[in-house]
Amino acid sequence: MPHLPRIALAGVPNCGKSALFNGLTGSRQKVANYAGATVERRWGSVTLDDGTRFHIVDLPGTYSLDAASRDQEITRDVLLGRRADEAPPNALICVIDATNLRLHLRLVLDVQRLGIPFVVALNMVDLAERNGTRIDIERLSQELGVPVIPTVAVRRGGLEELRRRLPGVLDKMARRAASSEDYKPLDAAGLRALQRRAREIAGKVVIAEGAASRITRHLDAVLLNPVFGPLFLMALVFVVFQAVFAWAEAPMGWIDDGVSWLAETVRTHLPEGRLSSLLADGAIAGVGSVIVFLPQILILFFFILVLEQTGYMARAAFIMDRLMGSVGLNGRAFLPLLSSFACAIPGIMATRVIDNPRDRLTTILIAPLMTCSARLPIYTLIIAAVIPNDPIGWGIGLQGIVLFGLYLAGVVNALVMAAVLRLTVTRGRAQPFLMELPKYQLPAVRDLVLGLLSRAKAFLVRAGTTILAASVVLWALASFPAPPEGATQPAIYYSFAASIGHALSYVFAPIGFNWEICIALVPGMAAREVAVGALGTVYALSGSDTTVAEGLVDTLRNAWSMPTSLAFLAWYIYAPMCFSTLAVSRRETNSRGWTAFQFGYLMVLAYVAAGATYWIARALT
Ligand SMILES: Nc1nc2c(ncn2[C@@H]2O[C@H](COP(=O)(O)OP(=O)(O)OP(=O)(O)O)[C@@H](O)[C@H]2O)c(=O)[nH]1
Ligand SMILES: [Mg+2]
Repeated sequence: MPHLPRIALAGVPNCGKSALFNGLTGSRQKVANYAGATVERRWGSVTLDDGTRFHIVDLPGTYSLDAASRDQEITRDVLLGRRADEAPPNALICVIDATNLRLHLRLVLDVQRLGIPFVVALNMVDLAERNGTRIDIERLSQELGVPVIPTVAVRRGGLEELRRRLPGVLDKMARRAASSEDYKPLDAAGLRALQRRAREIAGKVVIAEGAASRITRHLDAVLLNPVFGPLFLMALVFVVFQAVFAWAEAPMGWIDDGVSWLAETVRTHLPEGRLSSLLADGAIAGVGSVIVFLPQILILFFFILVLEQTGYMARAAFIMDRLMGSVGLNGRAFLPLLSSFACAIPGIMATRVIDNPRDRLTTILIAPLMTCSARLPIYTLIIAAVIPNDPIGWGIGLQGIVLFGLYLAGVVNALVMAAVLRLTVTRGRAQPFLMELPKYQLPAVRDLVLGLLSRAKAFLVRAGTTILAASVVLWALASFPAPPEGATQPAIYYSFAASIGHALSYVFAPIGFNWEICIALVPGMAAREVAVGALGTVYALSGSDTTVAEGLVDTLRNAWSMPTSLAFLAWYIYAPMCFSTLAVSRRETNSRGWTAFQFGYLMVLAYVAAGATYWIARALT
């Protein structure tokens, strides 16, 4: 890395830097229609047609070079060469949004003071054109004294031209006059002068200003309406959960059939014995019981990606701001918390957009309460087993309502917990919310497909590695030692796994967990959905040969009482997080103490909630 020239992408949040980075390097960094999608720098490399190679770095967006939040600090430090391990970039590509020239030019003018050679990528020219905005690119280039290349980053438009211009910029780097040492933050008068100049340039180069973003204005009048807005948001979320069940039903059935067929084939074609059991009861039952949830996960992500791309997510943050403020959370916490629905890890990383350290810590601490997608298999498994699939009218199903309720429980818990934390350990006042609302966009099909493919891949890789390994280890623990002569129970009752499960039962029996659940909790710490795989293996080994074919759902329906099932659900609302989340919390809080606190409070809440659920349900049934 050290010998190649380095080019950084600089620009205001949401101007399309990551889209441009992906286009130039062929990578797949997160592209989303809200400010703060990128919170880390990312490297890639580019080879030009003449063979010149250089490194390119995607940075978080920033409004100015004296930024306050963690993500923007990264950008500032990289551009100013303040990172000890890394010299400042040799050249820059300044990305600006053609539909919002004035705001974006201000940063360009500020960056110009760094003395680093740069080109300007005038991005989103497609949108500007659609709005009827016309820009004199020649003139803009003259005013700034640098090449300006119109681009449409999401469709790779203008990237060839950009690549052609880069050698020229890299040539200049040798003749660099100023050094970033000379860069001084602007005082108020300097800032005003910069703004004036940005306005002046914009005035000269914008030939025709279209009735810009008329659609955005009309839509926002409805979607941000104080009454209709929140109602629409609730309805939307409700529809998503109904869809997760309704649309996934058929494909889940196919995967389930495929898994059962595979297990049967192994059983009939291999001689009965250890190998057949390892494959059918260990690997296939374990991995199979998790991958049937792929359709549901993809449907959930489909909605999340569409909402992110259209720009609605940022509106959701805006609508939720009042509620968030009332529990002492920063409005900026909304998007990190929302990402935690996918997984707490990117969620916790996304808290970098929050500049107040206490606001940020509070958000990190509660992020695991948001229902991550790894919990979806657990929820739907238990719901399918114990909640009748009765339609309650208008095509709304009871199972979808319960799932919605579980997600809601996660959110309510997070808000309550935030309020408690703000009054105690992270006391302080939350800062007001400032976020630019992006314009509405139709989602790019290509991005949606790629986004879903990468989710599917990540899920299947996990199933093929962590879950497969856990299933095999568990199979071994559950198959040895062999049962004694004249044993009357299935072999698993005499195994190591049973001993471990029974030992843990001392702790968990009071909250209604049987020993099979206790076994599943342990690998469930590696990744939550592994608990489902573990149950698959345990029940495959303890039942008759037909268990897998019948499906785990039917097995659980017969084996678990209603109070136990509900207690298990309650446990996973709080579910002490998986190890990878703990590792990220440790890194982002930079504190073992806070990580331990987070783990501890979730553990205690999970135990208490599961226990309360169990005893209340027992009293009622
Ligand atoms: N129509 C159109 N949309 C674009 C273009 N470039 C990017 N977008 C969209 O603009 C949004 C923001 O793009 P990103 O690449 O995530 O922007 P970013 O500058 O990396 O944003 P941060 O990481 O938040 O600073 C996404 O919804 C993209 O699909 C473009 O040239 N035309
Ligand atoms: Mg980005």
